[in-house]
Amino acid sequence: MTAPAGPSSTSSPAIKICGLNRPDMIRTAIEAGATHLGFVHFAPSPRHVDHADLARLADGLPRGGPAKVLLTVDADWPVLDAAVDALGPDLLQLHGHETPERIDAVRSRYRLPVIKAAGIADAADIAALKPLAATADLLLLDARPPRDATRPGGLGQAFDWRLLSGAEFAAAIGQTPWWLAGGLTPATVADAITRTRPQGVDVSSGVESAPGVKDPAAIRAFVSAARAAFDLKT
Ligand SMILES: O=C(O)c1ccccc1NCC(=O)[C@H](O)[C@H](O)COP(=O)(O)O
Repeated sequence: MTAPAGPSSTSSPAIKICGLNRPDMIRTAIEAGATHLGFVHFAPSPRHVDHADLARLADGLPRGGPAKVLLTVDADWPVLDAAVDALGPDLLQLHGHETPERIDAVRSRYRLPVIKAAGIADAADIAALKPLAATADLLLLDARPPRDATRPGGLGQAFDWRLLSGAEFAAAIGQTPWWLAGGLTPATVADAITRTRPQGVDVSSGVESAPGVKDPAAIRAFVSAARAAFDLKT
């Protein structure tokens, strides 16, 4: 699947700040040079943004700025329809147990590129990427959440990046672009990029002072470190 160039492009280095829920933090992320802004629409999350706030936050965004990513978890059509309508996203991030068939259906319904998040803890998770990589426009590789987790992401947990260096990973991912997530911080993101060579990085907890509360200094430090590691002009 090849997405068009522009805000929904999946081909240039990406730095996504996820779990944004306040205009001032959005401004900080944009000024720092983030390429993607993530909005979580999942009620159990401390970063949940409801329909009214999705619309308000979208209204305040500059034209031609970073891409808006709507994150949902196993959402049904009415929930997705309302959230897409409120935010007007450029990309959709599916962070639950969505199947390849569901990914296709979501892409067709909204005519938007689909990012599929996949939890990684061991080699079996790498093998399981193949059908998702064959369908999604982009994969977001995150730590597999513990069984008793109350949400499937935004947990600040890293996984073993060595799983991304073998032939098994290359075979499973094919040509599909992928972003690295899971426990990244301003201190680790450059090393993560150098070691794993993703097309993008994604952070939430690592730029927060408490769950759901973004830290502007940490956002700036994260984006600056990631831009330098990707060799993006400042
Ligand atoms: O942020 C949440 O609360 C959340 C809830 C449900 C599904 C996904 C969620 N967040 C995903 C992300 O913020 C990131 O895409 C990714 O998981 C990295 O998060 P972190 O390890 O906290 O940096």
